[in-house]
Amino acid sequence: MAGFRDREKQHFPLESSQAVVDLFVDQLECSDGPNLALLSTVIGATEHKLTINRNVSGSDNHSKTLEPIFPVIELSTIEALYTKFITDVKSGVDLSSLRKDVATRELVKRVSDIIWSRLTRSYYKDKAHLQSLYSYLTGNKLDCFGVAFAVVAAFQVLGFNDVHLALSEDHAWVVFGEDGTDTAEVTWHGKGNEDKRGQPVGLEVTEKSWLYLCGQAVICTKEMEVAALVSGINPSISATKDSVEMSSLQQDLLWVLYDKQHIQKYPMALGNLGDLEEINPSPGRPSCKSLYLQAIDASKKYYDNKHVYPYTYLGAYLYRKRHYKAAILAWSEAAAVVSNFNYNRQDEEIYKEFLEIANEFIPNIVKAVSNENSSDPLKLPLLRDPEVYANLLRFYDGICEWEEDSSTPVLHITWAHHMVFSLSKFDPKVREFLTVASEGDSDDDDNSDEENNEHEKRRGSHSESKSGPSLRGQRRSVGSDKVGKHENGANANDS
Ligand SMILES: FC(F)(F)Cc1cc2c(N3CCN(c4nnc(C(F)(F)F)s4)CC3)ncnc2s1
Repeated sequence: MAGFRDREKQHFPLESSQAVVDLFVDQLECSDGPNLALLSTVIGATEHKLTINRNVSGSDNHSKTLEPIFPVIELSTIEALYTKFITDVKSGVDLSSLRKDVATRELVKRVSDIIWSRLTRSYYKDKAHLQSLYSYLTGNKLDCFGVAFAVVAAFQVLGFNDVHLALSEDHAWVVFGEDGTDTAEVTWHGKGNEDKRGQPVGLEVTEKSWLYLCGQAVICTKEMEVAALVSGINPSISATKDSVEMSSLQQDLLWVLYDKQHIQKYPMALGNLGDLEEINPSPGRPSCKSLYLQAIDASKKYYDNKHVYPYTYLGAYLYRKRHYKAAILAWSEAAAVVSNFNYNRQDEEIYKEFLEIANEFIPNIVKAVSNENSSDPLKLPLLRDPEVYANLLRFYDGICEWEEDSSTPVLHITWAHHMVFSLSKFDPKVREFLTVASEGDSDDDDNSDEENNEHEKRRGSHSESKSGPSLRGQRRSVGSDKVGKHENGANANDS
């Protein structure tokens, strides 16, 4: 792929958010697909100028007047970086291998090695703003998502259109080949785990770990890869300050992708848009709650309801709005989803979500309502509501089922303490109204003892339920704050 055509050049210099949106719209309407390297470099340059070194007060004379600023993005800057990327990628590949029209596993490993070899030896992997090609080309740093994205962008530059990004809720890899069903690891995951670059992801899928979603990962089209880079925008200037220009650009771009139906099969992108809409609702657009529900529907429709985060987004929102009964309902659904998996030591991100729900948010709710005398006589106080109690039991049951048959234990004494605390705050009467039905039950109520024992062992005894999520004050962007320090992450020479 040569340099830019007039179609790209005519957008520059980019002097406003709208100009960036226009570039994305034009690229998404390109017959030969959007140019990933171009868009990632532009977004990375914009993010860099709007978030890095803006924490110093008075560092730019706009901060006094509070008028929105937009950094001018020059064509020459982007062209130079783009050319550097093409040169890097092409120099590392034996051009004769480019005569094929689908990639091979060896070529995928080779391209992953090229990206890998240029990374700084050792750096703080879960820093913000390490997700774009701009970071890669100007700082030689990428987070785990960024490496996978760069590999896919590199294959586009090499003229292959079969290599696509595969995304789970905490990892990324690629699919490739004749029918796009070959898989390959191209990046690392988490802390202190040997990377498996070049290997297929087959084994982990059979291990039923959440990290690979039991074969229900999001397989991206080119346009969904653009959605992933837009989701990966991180508007944070500091732990407490965000660039309003960057977050509204991200919001505008997600609506463009939404309208073109490029995030209808991407639950996390819908959730990200919901979070942005909660903070700054767009007039005439679906509500944030509707977006969270659309994410859940997408998971049910396209991914066999195996994604946990759609419920975690919804519950986090309900918890913030103090809709505690609905939040607990949502959380019991997240637990029902995670009960499909076996816990594996690389699943710690989702473990932390459930830990926070069980040991912080639910106890907080129980404390908050324990002195509630609801003014509305028709509203059953939470601690006297058998449906809430039932959903709380379903929540814990889902987590227990997750632990069952797992290689690593989930629960420990702290969980038990919080669980007992929360359940004991409920009025004893709620237990009277509760019948714990079991899937295997016949019509007659009383099962024979051995049948009951059999049930207990099988533990298939809880009807399907609805579940939910955790509150995340700070936004997490794709991959960046998830990847722990990983010394091996950049030691390509040790490969
Ligand atoms: F590629 C990896 F390895 F980085 C995995 C991906 C993560 C992720 C994402 N995230 C991760 C989950 N995330 C959440 N933010 N809040 C969440 C909730 F707990 F409230 F649900 S989940 C933010 C955005 N958003 C879009 N796409 C992706 S692809």
